[in-house]
Order: sequence, then structure tokens, then C-alpha cells
Amino acid sequence: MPAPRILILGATGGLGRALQSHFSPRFQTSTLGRAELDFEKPDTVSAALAGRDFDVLLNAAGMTSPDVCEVEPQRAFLANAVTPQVLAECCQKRGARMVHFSTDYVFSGEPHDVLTEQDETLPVNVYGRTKLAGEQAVLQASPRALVARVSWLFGHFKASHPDNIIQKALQTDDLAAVVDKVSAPTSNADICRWVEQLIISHPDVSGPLHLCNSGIASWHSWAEAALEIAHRLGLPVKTTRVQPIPLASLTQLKAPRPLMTLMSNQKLGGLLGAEIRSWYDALEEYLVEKYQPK
Ligand SMILES: NC(=O)C1=CN([C@@H]2O[C@H](COP(=O)(O)OP(=O)(O)OC[C@H]3O[C@@H](n4cnc5c(N)ncnc54)[C@H](OP(=O)(O)O)[C@@H]3O)[C@@H](O)[C@H]2O)C=CC1
Ligand SMILES: Cc1cn([C@H]2C[C@H](O)[C@@H](COP(=O)(O)OP(=O)(O)O[C@H]3O[C@@H](C)C(=O)[C@@H](O)[C@H]3O)O2)c(=O)[nH]c1=O
Repeated sequence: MPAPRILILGATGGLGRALQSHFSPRFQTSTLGRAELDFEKPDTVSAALAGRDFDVLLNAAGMTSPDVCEVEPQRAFLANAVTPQVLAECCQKRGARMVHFSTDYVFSGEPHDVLTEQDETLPVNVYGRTKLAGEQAVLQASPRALVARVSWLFGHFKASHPDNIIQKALQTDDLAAVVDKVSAPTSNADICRWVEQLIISHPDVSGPLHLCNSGIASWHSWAEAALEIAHRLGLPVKTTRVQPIPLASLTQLKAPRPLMTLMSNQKLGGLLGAEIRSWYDALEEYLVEKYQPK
């Protein structure tokens, strides 16, 4: 079978840039940016895809700030649900496979065991509701699509919580992070490797699939882990200790956040035939690459 041609949407974002960087040296890859396809204009999708040759469409674009989605629900619905649906319809028509990225925020956050692909979804904010609507619309339009739910991303192309806390700790020892919110931090680089294996070795896998590193973290333990690693790497952080605070104390947030969204990666591990490494190991690798490049 010839190598699939890959079209990446959202290639200016954190995950999209990682996908572009991973796939472009290995596969024939192209991208469509906001100037060519505005996700708030679903009626332009068909024209934007015309003349594009691809076998796999990776959709990492969308309105990703829960707080912006909360105050712009119609725009969020267009970007996160309607346009993905039209993309899926186009993929289905041309026999292409769509990999659509979704989120742990489709779950309610109520106390629960680790969440499997079969567990009930019940988002608590507009972002989660529009992402869930997108999942359902994509799978209805293209049953062979893969809905890749990811959580708490980190990596080279966009600063996230560990980068922010390290930057703060270089200035001050007065740090706080939320302790009662848990999930699995996940490496963008690992997601790229998993997606490549899923595309090449599992062309028939479809439906929701949880793509996350192993282990559990709170925003607090994730922060302290990042600081301990940074300290070990010789960065002059002023502390490795972070004050634990409740999510309820972040009164500036416009969208409610779910508390417990830890997803099971058992199905992913079974498909790949390998243990999925822990978020801690993946975070350590990322910080070594960032602060001690070879
Ligand atoms: N970051 C995280 O922790 C998590 C992310 N996810 C999901 O993973 C995926 C990738 O997230 P992430 O990389 O963080 O996202 P980013 O916010 O970093 O990137 C979003 C991408 O979408 C594009 N985009 C946004 N609005 C539009 C629009 N109207 N038209 C065209 N393009 C648009 C952006 O383009 P531009 O540069 O032009 O703005 C950018 O390329 C998303 O589906 C997200 O829901 C799920 C769970 C956690
Ligand atoms: C981690 C953290 C964030 N914050 C603040 C910073 C920011 O304004 C706000 C939200 O932080 P974050 O952006 O990290 O969290 P959030 O917007 O909830 O991030 C989400 O992104 C979307 C795309 C997802 O799908 C989720 O899985 C999740 O990763 O909370 C704190 O005050 N303390 C903390 O410990």
C-alpha cells in the first residue's frame, strides 16, 4: 500500500505544529490554514478542499479556549461541531479517513473510575458540549473516522502549564496550582507517534479512542513534577513547592471546568501492543529536550 497523503488542519496550533513537524519528513503532507479555511464558515469547506489530494485528514483545529467558547457559543458550535461535520462528509465522499481531535472535557468531571471510551459523556461547559457535538457529527457523517480524545497537552510548540509554572518559578517562590482537578497530562510528541501507528497499522479502527499518557495528575502535582525536573536539570527555580488551591478559588474562569477527567488508555495500549509511558517520563523527556538540547 502506498504511503497515505496527509492533510493537517490547525497546523499553527500546539498539537497541529507537532503533527506537521512529525509527519512532514515521513509522508507527503499539506496544510490548510485559517486564511484558506475559516472554521466559522462551514459553507466554504467544500471549495477549500477541492483540488486537495489526501488520504488522511488530521483535524487539530478548533476553538480551544473554554472561556472564549463560554461567551461565544455560536461561534464555538460552528468551529467545533459544524465545520468538522462538513469535513467528515467530504472525507466520506472521497474515501479519506478523518482523525478528529477531541477532549477529556466531554466528561462531566463527577467522581468516577478512570473513564473508558464506553463511559457516559456529559460536558459541563460550552467548549465540551460543542466538542461532543463535533464527535457525534463527525462519526455520523463518516463512520470510519477516528475521534482521538486527548487531555492536558504539553510540548515544544506551545507553552502550557509546566512551561508557565517554570517561568514563574524563575521569578518567585510564591506559586499556587489547583489540586482537586485530575486527568492525564499528555505529550504532543507521543500523540504524533501513536497517530502514525494508528494510521499505518490500524486503518479500520474508528470511533472514539482515548490518546493519553499513563498515570494521574492534578494541576498541582503536574506543576511540582515540572519544577522538580527543572531543578534537577540545573534551572535556577526559586522553589519546587507549590501551594495547593481548590479549583473553586479560580473565580476569574468564565467556563466551569470538570474535576475528574482521567481517561483510560487501555484500548490504545492494546492496539499498539505496548505499554503507554507515563506522563512523568514524557514530561521529563520534553524538558530535557527543551533545556538541555544536544
Ligand atoms: N491543549 C489542550 O490541552 C487540549 C486540546 N484538545 C484538543 O486538541 C486539539 C488541538 O488543540 P491545541 O493544539 O491546544 O489547539 P490550539 O489552540 O493550539 O490551536 C488551534 C488551531 O485551530 C486553529 N483555529 C482556531 N479557530 C479557527 C478558525 N476559525 N478557522 C481556522 N482555524 C482555526 C488555530 O489557527 P490560528 O493559529 O489561525 O488561530 C490553530 O491552528 C483541539 O481539537 C482541542 O480541542 C483536547 C484536550 C486538551
Ligand atoms: C493549570 C492552571 C491554570 N490556571 C489558569 C490559567 C488559565 O487562565 C486557566 C485555564 O488553564 P488551562 O488553559 O491550562 O486549562 P483549560 O483551559 O481548562 O485547559 C483545557 O484546554 C482544553 C483545550 C482542553 O480540552 C482541556 O483538556 C484542558 O487542557 O486557568 C490557574 O490559575 N492555575 C493552574 O494551576
